[in-house]
Amino acid sequence: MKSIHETRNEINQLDQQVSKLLKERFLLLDKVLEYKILKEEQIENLQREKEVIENIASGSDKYDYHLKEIYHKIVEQSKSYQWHLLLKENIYIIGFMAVGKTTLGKTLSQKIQWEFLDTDLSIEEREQRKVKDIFKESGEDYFRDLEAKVIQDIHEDWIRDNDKKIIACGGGVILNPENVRTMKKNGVIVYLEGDINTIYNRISLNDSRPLLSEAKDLKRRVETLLESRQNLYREIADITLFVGEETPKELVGSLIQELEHYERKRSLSE
Ligand SMILES: Nc1ncnc2c1ncn2[C@@H]1O[C@H](COP(=O)(O)OP(=O)(O)OP(=O)(O)O)[C@@H](O)[C@H]1O
Ligand SMILES: O=C(O)C1=C[C@@H](O)[C@@H](O)[C@H](O)C1
Ligand SMILES: [Mg+2]
Repeated sequence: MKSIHETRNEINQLDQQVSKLLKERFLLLDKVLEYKILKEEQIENLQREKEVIENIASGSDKYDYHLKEIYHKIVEQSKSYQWHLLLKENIYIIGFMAVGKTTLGKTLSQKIQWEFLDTDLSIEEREQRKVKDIFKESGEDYFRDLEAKVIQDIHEDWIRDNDKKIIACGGGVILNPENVRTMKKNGVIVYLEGDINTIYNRISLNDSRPLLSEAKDLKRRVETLLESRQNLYREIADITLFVGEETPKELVGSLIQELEHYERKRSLSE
């Protein structure tokens, strides 16, 4: 009988072969992506995914369940790899308070497996206090300086490591032109546009927003603030996504389609 040492050596050798083959498989994806860009096909192709998994496991032996699980992961990573190749910059999600930036950003991050950062949460972590308390105790200017610092840090990560993230921005990030210039240098800007009723309904779920907390007529205050910012959001957006009845998953589907279209156009014009 083989010793455990010999058996483990054999496993190690097989793992070397598997990882070499997987690398070769990834290399072929560069060609697949070239084809998809040319033919304007989307990276995700559910029919092809089904075929790949059926090809590898017919369901007739005791390893099939495990092989399928492994292949689901391979397919997921194959898509993630292609999105990394195609999408070359940070993805900034901007828009009015409560329109759904954080929800969309997190859902997109799960789908394409990129790191997610929320500028408001990042500030709260640094300060160890809530945005509402920062406004109350230190003032809006202090908060805006912290916000600009977060945008600058994202830029530095990008320069240093070519690190790509999905960033849900605070509603007022775009008020500082320096933030906008920096975001434009390293990212694609997605404006999540909602109508007043959708926004107002979502705002009503949570009353912790400092710029709204003193308002006597909340809906009027939201309307005025939205009107004063709407054009700026629209002007700086590379992609605009309208928010209505769609679930976060549906919105992510549309966003990926728009992002792929945007990057495809750019890569063909380079
Ligand atoms: N697609 C959606 N459908 C229904 N409800 C949603 C959707 N997206 C977000 N919401 C809800 O709307 C509210 C605000 O969402 P979210 O926190 O993502 O918005 P935000 O733009 O990040 O807001 P904030 O101004 O706090 O940063 C939450 O209660 C969330 O569950
Ligand atoms: O719209 C705004 O100006 C703000 C939006 C929030 O995300 C927070 O960044 C803060 O409450 C200010
Ligand atoms: Mg948010």
